Amino acid sequence: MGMTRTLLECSLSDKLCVIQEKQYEVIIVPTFLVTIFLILLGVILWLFIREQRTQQQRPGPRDIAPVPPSRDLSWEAAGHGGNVALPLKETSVENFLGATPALAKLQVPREQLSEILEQICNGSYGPILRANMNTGDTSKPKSVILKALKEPAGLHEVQDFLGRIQFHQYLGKHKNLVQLEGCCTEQLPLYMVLEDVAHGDLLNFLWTCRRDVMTMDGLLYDLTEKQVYHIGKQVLLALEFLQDKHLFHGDVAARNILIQSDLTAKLCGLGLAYEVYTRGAISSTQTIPLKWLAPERLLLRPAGIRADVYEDPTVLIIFITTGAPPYPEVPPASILQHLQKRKIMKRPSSCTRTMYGIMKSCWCWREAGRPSPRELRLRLEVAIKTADDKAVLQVPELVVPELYAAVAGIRVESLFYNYSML
Ligand SMILES: Nc1ncnc2c1ncn2[C@@H]1O[C@H](COP(=O)(O)OP(=O)(O)OP(=O)(O)O)[C@@H](O)[C@H]1O
Repeated sequence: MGMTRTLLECSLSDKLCVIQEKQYEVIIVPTFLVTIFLILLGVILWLFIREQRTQQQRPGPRDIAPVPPSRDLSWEAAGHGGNVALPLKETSVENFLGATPALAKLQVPREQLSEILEQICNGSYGPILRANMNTGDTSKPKSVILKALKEPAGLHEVQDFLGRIQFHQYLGKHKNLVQLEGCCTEQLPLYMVLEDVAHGDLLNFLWTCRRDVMTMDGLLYDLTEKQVYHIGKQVLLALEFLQDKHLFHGDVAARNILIQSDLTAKLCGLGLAYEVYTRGAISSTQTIPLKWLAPERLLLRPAGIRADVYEDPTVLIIFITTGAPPYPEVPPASILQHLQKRKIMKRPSSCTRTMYGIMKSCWCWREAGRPSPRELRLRLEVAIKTADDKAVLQVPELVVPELYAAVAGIRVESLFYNYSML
């Protein structure tokens, strides 16, 4: 106001007036511009942060869901969390590796790992390799699986990898869980050494069964209903074991069940169980395919062991159809609406009414309505007694892995298949 009045009262030759006019240009206009600039900067920063957050929350590939947290709060009471985390005081990976005495007893001398035989696949930490390990008897090297930590790795990745080895150590031995043999972690590259379950995962095994291969390396590929129950029961024993430790698996699927030549089943893919162990919940960045998830997980609600029970019969049905994708008629993205209408997987012709009855009890929408792993195992044990041990499960069509991946809503790279159509 004052400035406007001065302008009206003075003439062009009035120096004071010129000075005041310059004050207007020199002080107010730049202040105004700086304010605009700061506001714009703030808006850009806000948009950037918002985009970053959305990206973090966004599920990775299509049809893959973020996994909700677990409901099992007893993990803290069970002494989990914190314990497994190794201190991050050291600033370099080399110094850090020297500071992990907890793993000293597990060390396998590197020179014992004589020969890398093949790379099986790329796992969540890095390459998964098959190697020979010298056991003292040079004529008989032992085949082992090496899970390597991909390089270059930062301190947090190293810490997570070492924590994962300690998790295996904490779990201890169970006949139906893949076994830790040791580790090489005193220097880079880092390896987790696991027993070799030579016939690989159940999905590949089932696909091989379709090829009418009678026996291979002593393994029978003619599956009967009784054997389906037998393998299902072993998976449940592994789940009971995890439940006793206040854990759950989080990704029960044929691709995470390894098969030995005597048809012993071993649960692997313990990445989510490790998250439950360390954090009491599953991180939302870990992803698994929608068609395997229990309703509470599709709805991003906390889940527990009964979500595993929901997934277990999905394995059975994949089994009984020798490796067909679940819900073939439902697009992966529509699975939640499908389940909300209380629709479940149809009974395949090869599935008896008894087995389908068991499956239906596990696919109950409400968690509380589903059996516990132990109750389910007991039901399988009863069913085994009258199960058919003669008729061989056969589906003549061979599986095209890429087609399977599309129908199942799974990334084809995650199948790790060594199956060929030839
Ligand atoms: N001990 C083993 N013996 C034989 N094959 C194995 C073994 N461990 C893993 N594999 C093969 O590697 C694949 C991936 O294994 P797994 O899911 O354990 O690895 P990952 O990607 O490191 O997952 P996670 O971090 O959940 O453990 C399996 O499907 C199987 O084909």
